[in-house]
Amino acid sequence: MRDPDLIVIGGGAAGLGAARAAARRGARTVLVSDGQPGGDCTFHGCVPSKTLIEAANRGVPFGDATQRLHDVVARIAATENAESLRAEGVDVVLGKAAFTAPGKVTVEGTTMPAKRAVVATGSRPAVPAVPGLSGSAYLTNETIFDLTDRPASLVVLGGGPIGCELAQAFARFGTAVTLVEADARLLPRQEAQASDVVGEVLACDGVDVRTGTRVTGAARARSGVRVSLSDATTVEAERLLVATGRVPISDELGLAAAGVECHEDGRVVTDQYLATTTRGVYAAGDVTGRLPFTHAAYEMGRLAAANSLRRRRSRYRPEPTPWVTFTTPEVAQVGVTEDAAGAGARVAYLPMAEVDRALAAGSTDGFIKLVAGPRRLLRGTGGGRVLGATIVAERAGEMIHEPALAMATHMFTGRLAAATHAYPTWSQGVQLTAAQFFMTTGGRRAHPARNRPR
Ligand SMILES: Cc1cc2nc3c(=O)[nH]c(=O)nc-3n(C[C@H](O)[C@H](O)[C@H](O)COP(=O)(O)OP(=O)(O)OC[C@H]3O[C@@H](n4cnc5c(N)ncnc54)[C@H](O)[C@@H]3O)c2cc1C
Ligand SMILES: NC(=O)c1ccc[n+]([C@@H]2O[C@H](COP(=O)([O-])OP(=O)(O)OC[C@H]3O[C@@H](n4cnc5c(N)ncnc54)[C@H](O)[C@@H]3O)[C@@H](O)[C@H]2O)c1
Repeated sequence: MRDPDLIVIGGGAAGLGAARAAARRGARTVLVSDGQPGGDCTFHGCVPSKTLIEAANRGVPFGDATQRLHDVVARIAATENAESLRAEGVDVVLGKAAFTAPGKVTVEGTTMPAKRAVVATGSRPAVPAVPGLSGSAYLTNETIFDLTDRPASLVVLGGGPIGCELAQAFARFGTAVTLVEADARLLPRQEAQASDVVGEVLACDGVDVRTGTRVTGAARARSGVRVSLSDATTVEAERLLVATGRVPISDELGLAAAGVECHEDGRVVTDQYLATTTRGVYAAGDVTGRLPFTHAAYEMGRLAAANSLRRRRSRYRPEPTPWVTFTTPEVAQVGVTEDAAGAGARVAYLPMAEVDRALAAGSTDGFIKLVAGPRRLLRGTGGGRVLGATIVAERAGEMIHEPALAMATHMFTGRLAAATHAYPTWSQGVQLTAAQFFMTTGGRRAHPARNRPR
C-alpha cells in the first residue's frame, strides 16, 4: 500500500469527521481506532443516554428501554463501521496507535509514515481520589448502559450534564436517586437561572439533590454502597455512578516522541487552526479540551483534516456552536451567558409561562434569554448582533438553533424580531424575546446585562 496522506488516530466523532473530510478531498486516509469506530458518543455517551432518556420520558419499562438502547446503538454503529468507512474511501486499522518519532506512528508493532496526522483520542471519565471509591464497584458512563436490571437506588456523583440527565432518567424509571454536586448549584457552567429550574424539576421527579456537598468516602455495604458526604451525612444505595468530569486521553500516545506538547492536565496544545506544536500534526475533539460535544468534535475533526491538507487554513470558530443538556425541560445554550457578557450588552428575558405554546402544552418551566451587543446606529437602543442565548424549555434543543444561526451569520436581533414565526410554536417565543430589544412587550423590555460574580 502507498504511504497515507493522513493518519487519523481515534475513531470517535472527531476522528470520523477528520477521516471523512480527508477522504472527500481525495487524500489517502488511514483511521486507526482501538475499538469499533463510533467512540464515546455512539457506545457510551449521547446515543445510549438519549435513548434511555426518551424511553424514561415515555414510560417504557427499564428492561425494554435497555433492549431498545442496544438496538439503536447497533443501528447507528453500522453507519460508522470499518466496512462503511472503506466504502467512503477511508482505510480502517483496528489497534492502539502511538508516535515513536516525528512522522512515525506504530500500530500493534507495525510502523507507518505519518507526515500528516490528526490526534482525536477523546477523553475518559475522571474519577476523584476518594478513600474507598476504587473498591466500591462504582459505575461510569462506560458501564451504566450495560445494566440489565433497574437498580432500586442510585447515588450519582456530579451534577453536570451526565449527572443531571441520568439522575432524572433513572428517577423516572422508578429508582430512588440521590444527586451529589460539589458546586453550590447543578450545571455550574450554565446560567444560574437554568440551574435553579433544573434543581426544582429534579426535586419534583423525586431526586434528592445535595449541592455544595463533596463525597469524603465510599465503602461496600449490604445494600450495595455507602457514601459519606462532607455535610457529615451518609447515603446508602444499590449502585453508585461517578459523573465528575473527563480527562483527555493523551498519555500512552508517544506525543512527546513526536514533539507534540500537552497542558499539565493532558489537553493537547492547539492553536486557532487546531495545529499542535509539531508541524503536520493537528488535534480535534475532547483531547483538545475545547467544546466537549459530539457535533463540536466532528466539526473540529473536519477542520483539522482540511487544514492539514491545504495551504490556506481556516480558523476554528467555536462561538456559534450550541449545546443541549437533555433534561426535561432541556437546557440549551449558545455563545455568552448574561454573566459573561461584556460592557454595553443588553439582555431580553421571557419566562416560558408567557409563551402560548408552552401554556397549551402545560409545560411552562423555563425561560428564553437573548444577549445582544450594542447597536451604535440606534444610540444603544435596539438590539445589536446576537452574542448568546440560553433557553430552558421542553423543546429548547430545537429552539436554540435559531439564535445559533443568528450568531453564525452575525445577524442583528432585529431580524429575529421582524421574521414572522408560526403561531403557536415554541420558537415564536424567540421572536417575542427579540422584540424586547425594540419595544416594551407584555410589560417586558431588554435591560443592560447584569454581570454577577459567580
Ligand atoms: C454519557 C455521555 C453523554 C453525552 N451526551 C452528549 C450529547 O447528548 N451531545 C453531545 O454533543 N455530546 C455528548 N457527550 C459528549 C460526547 O460524547 C463527546 O464530546 C464526544 O464523544 C467526543 O468525541 P471525540 O472523537 O473527541 O472522542 P471519543 O468519542 O472519546 O473518541 C475517541 C476514540 O479514540 C480511541 N482511542 C484513544 N486512544 C487511542 C489510540 N492510542 N489509538 C487508537 N484509538 C484510540 C478511543 O477508544 C475512542 O474510540 C456525552 C458524553 C457522555 C460521556
Ligand atoms: N447533552 C450533552 O451535550 C452532554 C451530556 C452528557 C455529557 N456531556 C459532556 O460529557 C462531559 C462529561 O460530563 P460530566 O457531567 O461528567 O462532566 P462536567 O465536568 O460537566 O460535570 C461534572 C460535575 O461534577 C462535579 N464534581 C466534580 N468532582 C466532584 C466530587 N468529588 N463530588 C461531587 N461533585 C463533583 C463538578 O462540580 C461538575 O459540576 C462534559 O464535557 C459534558 O459536556 C454532554
